Amino acid sequence: QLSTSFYSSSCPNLLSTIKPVVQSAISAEKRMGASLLRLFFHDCFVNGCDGSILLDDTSSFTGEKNALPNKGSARGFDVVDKIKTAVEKACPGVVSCADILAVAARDSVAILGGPTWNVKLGRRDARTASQSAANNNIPAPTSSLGNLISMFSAKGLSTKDMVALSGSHTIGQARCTTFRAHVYNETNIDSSFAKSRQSNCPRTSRQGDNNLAPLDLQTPTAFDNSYFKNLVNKKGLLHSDQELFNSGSTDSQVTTYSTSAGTFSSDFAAAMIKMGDISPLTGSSGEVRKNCRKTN
Ligand code: HEM
Ligand SMILES: [Ca+2]
Ligand SMILES: [Ca+2]
Repeated sequence: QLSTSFYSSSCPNLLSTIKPVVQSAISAEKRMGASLLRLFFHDCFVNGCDGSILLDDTSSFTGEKNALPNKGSARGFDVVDKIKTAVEKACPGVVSCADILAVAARDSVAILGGPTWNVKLGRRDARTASQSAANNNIPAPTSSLGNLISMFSAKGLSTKDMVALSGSHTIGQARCTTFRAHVYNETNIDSSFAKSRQSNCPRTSRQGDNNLAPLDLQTPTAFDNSYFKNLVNKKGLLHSDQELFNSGSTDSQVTTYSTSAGTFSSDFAAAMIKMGDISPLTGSSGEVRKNCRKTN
């Protein structure tokens, strides 16, 4: 059972130890807030919020970092290491890497101007990771609305949670390979927006695959509701983004968020708390890693 006071006696300064490290990473590179938020999502969706995504591959161990949704894409591991070093100095051997991800995600959203919430803590770290679970449980950008709804439902998250959490794409960047088909081949996209995204994403595959574009064309480093305004204007970057507003069951929620930043903020915070509750290891399960990249 997770609790907001889990470390109140064992590491009373935990939150004030983490926040400045996140703050300085974001000051150095604004995108880092997005990258840290995404790490938490990619951890929680793969066998729960257990720090599994942080384990490095070795000659005898294959983890999640090279799974398709993460390879060449997931980033911020060095910042997690910096946080862990600061936390180990303050409270040696006490705080899990899984909890560090939960706090870093919360702080990132708040620092970029989004809502904040009380983070539940007490997760422990996995001794294993699963590349196949990472490949199978993290939704692809080609997903249909039905796929998205069922993949979130498989994690105990509602359609409403899914739409709110997708609002994370109000910050951060995506590679050409993830949006090429949407901007060249699809019709549910604003044509001038499609053209402008084509200009830095060659049609031919393998060319410019890693060229970046902002997920939110308006305010890519501010956590606001402009992602939903884009969707209403058919300016979603990923196929999966535009699926949320494509004459289906989630159109009305997208419209609500596009006009009410406050409703988005409170629904987003509630959904992040729910996502953070996905099958944590607690009690004496798992371990508290000394180094987030390897098991003890
Ligand atoms: C609804 C299903 C989702 C799909 C299909 C999806 C897909 C993607 C893709 C393809 C990218 C670009 C990756 C790249 O090109 O390297 C991305 C980036 C991102 N995603 Fe999602 N995502 C989803 C939900 C979420 C959720 C629930 C969160 C957080 C709670 C999230 C947070 C982010 C962030 C912040 C970025 C930018 C990362 C950066 O700039 O480093 N996404 N997502
Ligand atoms: Ca995990
Ligand atoms: Ca934004």
